[in-house]
Formats: sequence, structure tokens, C-alpha cells
Amino acid sequence: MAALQVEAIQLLRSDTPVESNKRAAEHLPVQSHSVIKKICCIGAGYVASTFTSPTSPPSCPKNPDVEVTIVDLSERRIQAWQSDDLPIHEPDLLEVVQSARDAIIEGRKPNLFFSTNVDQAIKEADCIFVSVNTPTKTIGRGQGRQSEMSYVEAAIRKIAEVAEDDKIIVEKSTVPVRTAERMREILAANCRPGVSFEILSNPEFLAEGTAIKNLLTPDRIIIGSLNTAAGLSAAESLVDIYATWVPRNRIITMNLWSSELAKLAANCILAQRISSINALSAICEVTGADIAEVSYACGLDSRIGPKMLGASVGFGGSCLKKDILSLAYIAESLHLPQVADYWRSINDINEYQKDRFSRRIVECLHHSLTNKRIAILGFAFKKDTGDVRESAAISIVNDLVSEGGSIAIYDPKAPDENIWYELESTSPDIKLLHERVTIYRSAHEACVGAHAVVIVTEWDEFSNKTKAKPLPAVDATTPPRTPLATVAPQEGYIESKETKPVAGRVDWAHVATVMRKPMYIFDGRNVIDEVKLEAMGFRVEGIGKAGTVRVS
Ligand SMILES: NC(=O)C1=CN([C@@H]2O[C@H](COP(=O)(O)OP(=O)(O)OC[C@H]3O[C@@H](n4cnc5c(N)ncnc54)[C@H](O)[C@@H]3O)[C@@H](O)[C@H]2O)C=CC1
Ligand SMILES: O=C(O)[C@H]1O[C@H](OP(=O)(O)OP(=O)(O)OC[C@H]2O[C@@H](n3ccc(=O)[nH]c3=O)[C@H](O)[C@@H]2O)[C@H](O)[C@@H](O)[C@@H]1O
Repeated sequence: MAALQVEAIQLLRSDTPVESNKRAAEHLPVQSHSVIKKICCIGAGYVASTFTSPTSPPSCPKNPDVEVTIVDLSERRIQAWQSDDLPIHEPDLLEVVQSARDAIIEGRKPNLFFSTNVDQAIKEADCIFVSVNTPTKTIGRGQGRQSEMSYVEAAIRKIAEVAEDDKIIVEKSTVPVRTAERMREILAANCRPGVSFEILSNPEFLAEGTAIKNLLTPDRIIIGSLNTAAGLSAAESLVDIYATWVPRNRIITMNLWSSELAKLAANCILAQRISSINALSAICEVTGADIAEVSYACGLDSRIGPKMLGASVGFGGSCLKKDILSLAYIAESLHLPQVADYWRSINDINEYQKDRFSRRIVECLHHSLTNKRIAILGFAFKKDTGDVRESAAISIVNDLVSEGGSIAIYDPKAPDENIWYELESTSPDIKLLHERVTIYRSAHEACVGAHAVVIVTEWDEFSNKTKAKPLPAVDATTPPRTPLATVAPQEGYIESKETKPVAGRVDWAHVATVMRKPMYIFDGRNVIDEVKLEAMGFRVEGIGKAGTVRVS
């Protein structure tokens, strides 16, 4: 039997019948539920940032008695969480963590702890969040396509091994649908006699760069459970925790499998919107349509909405690509090849977008980068994070190095070691990479002697647009007075009459004095007001805007 078929049968095999979507709450006797007092979060990565605040004052004064211990196998990560040099860059995160640390000084009971003592934290907790990484597999069957579940499995085995009493286990990591069933099998086979576990799904929807905002005012909290009395009771215990700061109507309980799948679905739909607009950007570049205006026009339809429609050099980050791969693999395992192809095409367009951008740079620079210096502004996969995982910058730098260019990188937050790690693990020639690539401490330094500047991340400091209040809501019955062409569609931006450089931002007039001529800017994020910069002598090539060359 084909391997995939076996897997499909395994995936569909169910020791318990597939629970119906209808909540059983109204059919089951109302049970009292336990009160969660001690939480353990396994995995001290990005998602752990969501555990730093809500259960600790002042953000949530109603939860002062709930203790949270965040554990990790990595001593280095835990030490960083305990210092002022946190392991991740996230706006407002340090203040939140410091506020929890200030508890003792202010006479409050400390309730946020970081530790490498995983066993002890598991033993003491009544609720354990599994927040470990689930990257795409790099070895074995399903490599490059399937989610690597070994970290989740190790965490579950550890819980089974050390737990001495009943626990609620919460899937916080993004996992394939029906993972909870596999967890249940592992727990049942390995736990101590008399100990029982209830598994909930509570996917995380934070976006990096806005983690604290998403935490404090989430669009929704999803809690999935089995439709059993014990499952519903565990879900209610978790609802109680969130309900101390999230309005009750935003906390949605549902069937376990729906919750697991909803997380993957949400990321795939978000990525699908970006690939849709990026596919349209290619049409804009050859027709004279402007992707910013197209996106704005589409986003005004209330059924579509304006978010996640920003054309770009391609989406990055640790999750969108891998979650699409995971969903496609699940579809394939379920013998739904058309469904798998549909989702994979979203990643295909993303690769195409990155490749098109690299080729456009090379073609504009007369098909050769030999003896040419290219400044790369931004290496993180988006602004307000230092995370470089799957950033579009990785393939662009590798492409430009292989074309003979010398590359000068600047990013305000991405750690040098992470930039090197990503480049080295994808480079076809590491020696050449080190000969050709240098990382600089400022955008101005990186631009000295450059033949071209490539903006890969939309950090505010690279933009020459003035950030202003969002555009007023449009009354559908009255046409806007401002002609569309002068309304910048990116949320929160309007055209500025400002000509002087804004403090803390790149001084493009200065950059014009240090670059080689002709001066190209390849704006992979459309953060540049090209009219102003072209007046200074730059040639600006934006995404989805008619440019010098046609790249298909
Ligand atoms: N990064 C993000 O913004 C979001 C991530 N997610 C999902 O959340 C999960 C975690 O993501 P990140 O926080 O980005 O991962 P990460 O890679 O930043 O952190 C995971 C941490 O788990 C630790 N770990 C792995 N196995 C362990 C074990 N057995 N015991 C103790 N610690 C262990 C690792 O050392 C690492 O520090 C993934 O499934 C991801 O898809 C979901 C929403 C947002
Ligand atoms: O599961 C996850 O990890 C998270 O993945 C994404 O969050 P994140 O990857 O942090 O950031 P996004 O804001 O979604 O951006 C992803 C990529 O798309 C790009 N993007 C975003 C928006 C847009 O309009 N255009 C665009 O190209 C960004 O620059 C970035 O490279 C989702 O937005 C979160 O809801 C989800 O929880």
C-alpha cells in the first residue's frame, strides 16, 4: 500500500468517533470545573511572550494568584528572558516582563518565573501549555512538506513521564488536525496509573511585532475540546483565565479538531491574500496599473477589507510557509490532491515574487553585478521584529551574491548571528558568501558607494512617507473628494508634503551624495514616496509599479 495511503488511514482512524461540530454543552449535565492556579508553558520562544503578561499584574489584576512558569531546554534562552536583553525583539515586551519582575519591590506576589527545570514545572502545574516549535521536517519521509512533530512529542512524553496528578494539556503550538488524538495515545501508553489528562486546543494568533497588542486585545480566543463532560469542563477552566481580560463574546469554544484546523486555515488564508495581491502586482508592473491603488480599491469592499493586501517582495516568517506546507500535506494524505495543489500554489507565487524581484534588480543593473555594491536595507521578515526566519532577504541576498554583487546589509534589530545562520544554511558557496557580504550598523554606512539600495523590510526608518492618522472611513454613498491617485492605500499612511528628513529616518538627500550614479532604489515594500526621491535623482523601482524593465 502506498505510504501516503497508510498515513491517510492512520489519520482517519479514530479510537473515538469524530466528534460532531455541535457543542454538546446543552446535552450534558453542567459540571463544576476546576480553577487553574499554576500554569507551565513549555517552550520559551515567541509564543511564550503571550504568557508574560495576562496572568501578572498590572495587566490583569484579577489573576494575581495564577502562577506562570515558562520553561525551556535552552539555558541560554531562559537566561535571556531573565535579563534585560530578551531573546526576542517585540515592542513593549520588556516593559511587560519588567512589570512582572517589579512585583517583589512593589510588595506583590511574584507570579512569573522562567526555568530550565522542566520536570518540576510540569509536576507543579495544573495546566500545561505546549508551545514548542513545529517547523517543516528536514529529514525523512515528508521532508520539506510535513510538520516536524518530534518537539511536541518529546514534550508530551515528558509530561506523561513526570506528571503525578491530573493535568489539562493545551496545544498552543500550531499542529496538524487530529494531533490531540496522537497526544492522547502517547499519554495513555506512558502515564502513571490513575493520572488522567484532558487535551485542549488553544491556538495562538499573535503576529510578530504586535504580540503584546494582540495579547491584550485579541480578535478572538479559540478553545477546542472534546465534546465530553471532562473536555467541556477543562475548556471552561481555560475560559475563566482568559475571561479576566478578554470580553466573553470573543472567547469561542468549539470542537477540538475544528480548533486545530482553524489555526492552519487562518494562516493559509492570510497568506493567500498576500499571494493574490502579489500576483496582481506582476500585472501592474507591465500595464501601468498601480498595485497600491488596486489594493485600496479592493480593500474598500467591506467583504474583502483592507488588511493583508499589501503587495511586497514576498511573505516571510516562521509560520505562513510552513503552515501552508502542512495543510497541503494533510490534504495529500487524505487523497485530496487538488486541494493540496491549491494551497501549494500560494507558496509557489511567493517564491515567484521573490525571484522576480531579484531578477528585476539584476536586469536594471545591466545584467551584471560584478564590481557592484548593493545595500540591503532590512533583513527581518517584517518590521518591529528581529526575526529573520524565512525572510525574503535570504533568497535575495543569495541571488545577488551568485550574480557577483557585493552586499552591504543593515537591519536595526536582526541579530548578526541569526542573519549569518540563515544565509549560511541556504548559501551554495559559504566561502563566497563571507567574501561578498558585510553587515553594517547603520543604513547610511551600508549605502556608501552603493550602486543600488534594496529595501526588503518596511522599517519606519527607511520610509520617507509621514505616518499619519488612518484615512477616515469612507461613506459608500459619497465618492471620495481626494482623487484616488493621491490617496496612499497602505493603512495608516497618507502622502506627505514634508520635504525635510524625519528624525531617526534615513536621510535620502544624504544618501544621494554617497551613492554611485545612476542611483537605483528597489523598494520591496513600497515605503518610498517615489515622486520625492525621483526629484532627488533616484530611480525608484517599486513592487507593482511600472518600472524600467519587464520581468515576468
Ligand atoms: N512565532 C509566532 O509568532 C507564532 C508561532 N506559533 C506557533 O507556536 C509554536 C512555537 O513557535 P515559536 O514560539 O515561534 O517557536 P520558537 O522556536 O521561538 O520557540 C520554541 C522553543 O521551544 C523550545 N523547546 C523545544 N522542545 C522543547 C521541549 N521538549 N522542552 C522544552 N522546550 C522545548 C525550544 O528550545 C525553543 O526555545 C509553533 O508551533 C508555531 O507555529 C503560533 C502563532 C504565532
Ligand atoms: O502563526 C503565526 O506564526 C502567525 O503568523 C502570522 O503572523 P506573522 O508571521 O508574525 O506576521 P504577518 O503580519 O502575518 O506577516 C507575515 C509576512 O507577510 C508579509 N505581509 C504581511 C501583510 C501584507 O499585507 N503583506 C505582506 O507581504 C509580512 O511582511 C511578513 O513577511 C499571522 O498573521 C498570525 O496571525 C499568526 O499567529
